[in-house]
Amino acid sequence: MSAIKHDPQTAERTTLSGEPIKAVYGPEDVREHEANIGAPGAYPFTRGVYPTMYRGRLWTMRQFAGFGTAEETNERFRYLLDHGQTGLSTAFDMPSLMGHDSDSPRSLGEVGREGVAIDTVDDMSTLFDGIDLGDVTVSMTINAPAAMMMAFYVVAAEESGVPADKLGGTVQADILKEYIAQKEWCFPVDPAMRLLGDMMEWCTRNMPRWHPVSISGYHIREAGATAAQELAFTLKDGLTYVEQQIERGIAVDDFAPRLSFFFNAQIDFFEEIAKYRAARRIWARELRDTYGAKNPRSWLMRFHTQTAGVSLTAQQPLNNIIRTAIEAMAGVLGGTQSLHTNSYDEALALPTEDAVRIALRTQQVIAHETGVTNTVDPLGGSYFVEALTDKLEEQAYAYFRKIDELGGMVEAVKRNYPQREIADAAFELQEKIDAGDRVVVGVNRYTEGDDGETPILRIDPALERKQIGRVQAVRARRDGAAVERTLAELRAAAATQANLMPLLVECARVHATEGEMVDALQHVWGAYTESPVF
Ligand SMILES: C[C@H](C(=O)O)C(=O)SCCNC(=O)CCNC(=O)[C@H](O)C(C)(C)COP(=O)(O)OP(=O)(O)OC[C@H]1O[C@@H](n2cnc3c(N)ncnc32)[C@H](O)[C@@H]1OP(=O)(O)O
Repeated sequence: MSAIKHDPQTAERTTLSGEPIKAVYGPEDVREHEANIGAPGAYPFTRGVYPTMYRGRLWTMRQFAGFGTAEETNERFRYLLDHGQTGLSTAFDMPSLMGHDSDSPRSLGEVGREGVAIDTVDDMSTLFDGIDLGDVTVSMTINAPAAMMMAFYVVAAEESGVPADKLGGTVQADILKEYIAQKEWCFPVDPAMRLLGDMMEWCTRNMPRWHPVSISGYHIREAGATAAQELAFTLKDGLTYVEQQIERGIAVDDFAPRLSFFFNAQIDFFEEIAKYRAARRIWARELRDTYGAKNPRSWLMRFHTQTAGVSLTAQQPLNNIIRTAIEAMAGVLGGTQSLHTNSYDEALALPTEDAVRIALRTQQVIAHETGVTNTVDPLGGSYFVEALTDKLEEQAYAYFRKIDELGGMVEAVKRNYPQREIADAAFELQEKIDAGDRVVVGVNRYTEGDDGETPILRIDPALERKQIGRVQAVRARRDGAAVERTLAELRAAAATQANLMPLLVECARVHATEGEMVDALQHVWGAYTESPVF
């Protein structure tokens, strides 16, 4: 259907999030200009976290990758490093994300399908075989069972000769956004928050180069949030983690410099850039003025960006290369520290090697050909960008007030407040698309013609059987009594206030599986059941 309701001359001008846009912006639209903007690398960091930004060091090119068993993913990692990627990012399969072993009946048909299957420390060692973990920074996208995966990572690295204090990287571990948006959970909210708190505290004490949480707006936005909602809910989640660590008696300047963020890059170019700038400013102000951080590194909001999966279309998939390039450019002009560019075939399947290479090349073209890295924050001072930044900041604070009235973010999540706000926003946007008021090229406009057959990556079902064989072989050769004993200790500790990380590391060392550790904790804490909202 080629709905032609959209007339460029008369259409309502709004951002993707529905905010009205004026024809022209000028000095009158920008309040308290100087103090709010400042200089790059200086409070309030609106213009970026480093004085030299990409003149000093380019962002990390970090493609999210994983499928099949650890062996196939290790091969993909090496392929990406060979083609100029500068960091690693691990995608786990659905059973691993949900805390189920590959040989659980609940995993049937899902093993290695959307990411790599990791059941034990042995898989983790294979995943990074031949890669120096003291040299490359690694991201792991895992949330509910993040502490278990961290334990595998620490033990696997140690066995390869790299101690925990030399490891650099990030584990996502942002559990609040799971209840808000992504819905991959193992435990009820309160014990899940405690497990995250244990891991963050343990990492602060033992892994000075590690980011123990990647506070993520990405999935909130993918679920249909507006830019303001992504900004507000993400930062409020982050502030909730800050309060939790302070309540545990950790000094804010001991952990805040290693807090990390992750945002979406949607297709509305200027709105996204403004979002990143507003995020930095709010974070700096809150950390300095509300939470009393003294170290300027605690004020810095550093973030990873991924282009919007939800903006990709199955129709005319080659158009996705263009969308991704524009979104990536927004991330770069917004001052990102690390970037993933989606592959054009991802509305259809996990990406092929060729599609991933084009996605990586997109970053390399932006970095080396376009000239946008030659000067720091080239859009700083644009009346339009500054006005949008102010507006998003105001909207975020309005959400903060509402969440505070509800008793804080944990309480708001339990009452489904952010979930409902996002669902409403998603519905409104979809209505506009269905009515043709928002144009999606190739979907509701310019639908003529197609791109021909798109080659897609097919996951061999034999890989599931291979992985089941791997985990069962580990169970057969390990010291079963040691596993039983360690899991019993974990169960006992879960009922106390003790930090669970040392025991999880011990479980990893004796080759307990991820599912066994999750089961042990669920035995004490129970599982989570959502009360859905519409
Ligand atoms: C959607 C999907 C799903 O769910 O399915 C997902 O979630 S995928 C989710 C995938 N997630 C991710 O990939 C998360 C990635 N996150 C990260 O990489 C991190 O958390 C990050 C955002 C903080 C970026 O860390 P990074 O190491 O790559 O980059 P940094 O900017 O920290 O740079 C590395 C070092 O160089 C220094 N450095 C960098 N630039 C400069 C400069 N211009 N001048 C001086 N120093 C500089 C930094 O201070 C740092 O040092 P020093 O180290 O000494 O401080």
